[in-house]
Amino acid sequence: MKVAYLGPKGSFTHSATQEYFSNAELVSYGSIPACIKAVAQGEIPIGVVPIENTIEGTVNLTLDYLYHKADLAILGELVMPISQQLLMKKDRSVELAKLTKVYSHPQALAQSQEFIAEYLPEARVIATDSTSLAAEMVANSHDDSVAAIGPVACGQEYDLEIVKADIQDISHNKTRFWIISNQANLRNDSESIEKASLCFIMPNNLPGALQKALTAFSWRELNLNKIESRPLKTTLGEYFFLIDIVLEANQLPLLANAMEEIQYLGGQVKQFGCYHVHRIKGL
Ligand SMILES: O=C(O)C(=O)C[C@]1(C(=O)O)C=C[C@@H](O)C=C1
Repeated sequence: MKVAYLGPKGSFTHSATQEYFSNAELVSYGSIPACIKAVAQGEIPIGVVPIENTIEGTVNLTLDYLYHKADLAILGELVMPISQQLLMKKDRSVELAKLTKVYSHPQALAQSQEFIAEYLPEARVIATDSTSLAAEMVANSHDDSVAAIGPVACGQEYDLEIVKADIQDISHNKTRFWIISNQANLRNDSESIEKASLCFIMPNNLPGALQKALTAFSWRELNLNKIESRPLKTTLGEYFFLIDIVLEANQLPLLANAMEEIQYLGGQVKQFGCYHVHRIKGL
């Protein structure tokens, strides 16, 4: 079985994919859209992508691409502790305070913004497609005054030194990853269902449209634990809504009824599916 992940090797998504799949051939893609696109186009059956972090919230690139450009099912979710490290070349001669550039994925930079403001006020902050790409760039750079922010695994993979450990803004930092597939039947049926995720849009001229849609869940006692609005990319002020629902398998008929009710109100629903949540202990 082949599984796509956001690479190169050493990224948080790489570790998440290794945790989830003990016996798969892991294939690295250079960006989140490239990873989702490969699954959507049937190049590879399964992919692993980050969807939400404790500090920085939703990974918009993932959500937007899944909503606008793909039609995939979530097979499962993995929640993993995330600890950010400041990584530099081992043989460098430059002090921390003299750093000129710091590279990382925007999520990792955002998770470490208090550290960057306090310790690296002079450094240019440069976004990369993954933390592991940032580490690789630092390892290959001839400039000693550059650093990357990323996981411990990147230090090992690219032979970099951890100059400062655990630099994220809060210690109990976690990221949710979704296991996505172009084949919904690849979900492991022996795992219990814990959550469902779906997106919907409502007609513009319906007063209280969002409240009506949410009522479809609340009167059925379906427990929403997240709602997020994102631009529909049509006109300013038009949105789609993502909701996560905590539920058990016996509530699936109620969920189907709630989605029917939204459609009856003139809304459109895009289902991502029902899935089990794996939690990696740590921090
Ligand atoms: O760049 C990486 O290492 C990733 O796997 C991406 C990603 C993310 O997009 O959220 C994954 C987990 C962390 O929250 C930081 C970065």
